[in-house]
Amino acid sequence: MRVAAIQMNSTDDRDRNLAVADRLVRAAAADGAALVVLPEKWSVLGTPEQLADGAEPLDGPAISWACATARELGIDLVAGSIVERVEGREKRSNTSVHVGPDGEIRATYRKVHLFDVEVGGRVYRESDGEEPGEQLVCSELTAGGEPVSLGMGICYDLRFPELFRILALRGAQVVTLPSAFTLATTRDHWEVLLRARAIENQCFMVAPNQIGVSPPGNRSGGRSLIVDPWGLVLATAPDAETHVAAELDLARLAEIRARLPSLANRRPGAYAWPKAAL
Ligand SMILES: O=C(O)CNC(=O)[C@H](CS)NC(=O)CCC(=O)C(=O)O
Repeated sequence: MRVAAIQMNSTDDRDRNLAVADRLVRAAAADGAALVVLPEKWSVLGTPEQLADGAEPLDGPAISWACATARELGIDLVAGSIVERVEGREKRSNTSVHVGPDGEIRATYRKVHLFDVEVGGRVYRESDGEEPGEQLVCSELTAGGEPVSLGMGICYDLRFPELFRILALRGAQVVTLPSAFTLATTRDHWEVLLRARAIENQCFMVAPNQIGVSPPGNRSGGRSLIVDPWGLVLATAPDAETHVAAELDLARLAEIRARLPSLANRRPGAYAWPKAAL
C-alpha cells in the first residue's frame, strides 16, 4: 500500500489552505498514494481567535472538500485535524477525520492530550479553546482486498506511549499522526519519538507536520516522516509545502511481529503496581 504525508504551511486564510491541500492531495494521488494524510489544523492555523473563527462542523467546507476529493480520487484521506465546532458546546475539538474512497466519513478522533506547554519562548494553552476527546479510535481501510487497521493520534499525543500501545493492542497496523510540532521540539524530539513508537508497537507511523511560521509567529518544524515497524525512516519531507510518499509492506509488519514478538511477550499480570505502594 502506497501512502503519502502532506506537509503544509497553513495560515488563518482558509481558502488559501484548501487550495494548497487540494493541489498537494492530487499530486500525492497521482504519485500512486492510496492513503493520504494531511497535517494538524491544515484548514486554519493561527491565533486562538483565528482558530475559533475558523472552526467548522463536520459538514463544513473543509470536510466537505475532503469527502468530495477522496471520492473523486478513490483514495482514503485522513483530513489531518480541523478545529471542529460542536453544536451546543462552547469549546471546540481538535478532530482528525478518516474519509473512505466512497467519500463517506469512516471515523473521527478528537485529540485526547491537549498542548498546554511552554516551549521555544512561547506559551501554548490549547485547552483554553478546545476540549479534549475522551476515547481512542481505530479505523479501517481496505488495501489489495485486505483490511488494514488504522490507529489515529494527533501531534502532542506522540508523547504518551500508552495511547499507541493501546492502539497496537487493538490491532492498529498503520498509525496516522497529523501534527503542528514546534520548531524546537521537531529538532530534538520528533524523529526519536516517532521511531520509538514505531519500534515498540511494531506499526507504521505516517506523520505529516506543519512547516514554517503561522500567526501569531509560531514556528512549526516540518520533517514530515513515514516510518516502518522496524523503525526505519521510509520518507522525510524537505522544508517545503509538499508531499512525501512510501510503499508500506504489510507482510513485513507481520514478519517482524512474528520473529520479534515483543507485543506477544508483554506481561500484563506483572504490571499491576503493588497496592501497598499506592
Ligand atoms: O503551533 C501552532 O500554532 C498550533 N499547534 C497546535 O495546534 C498543536 C496544539 S497548540 N500543537 C501541538 O500539539 C504541538 C506538540 C508539540 O510540538 C510537542 O509535543 O512538542
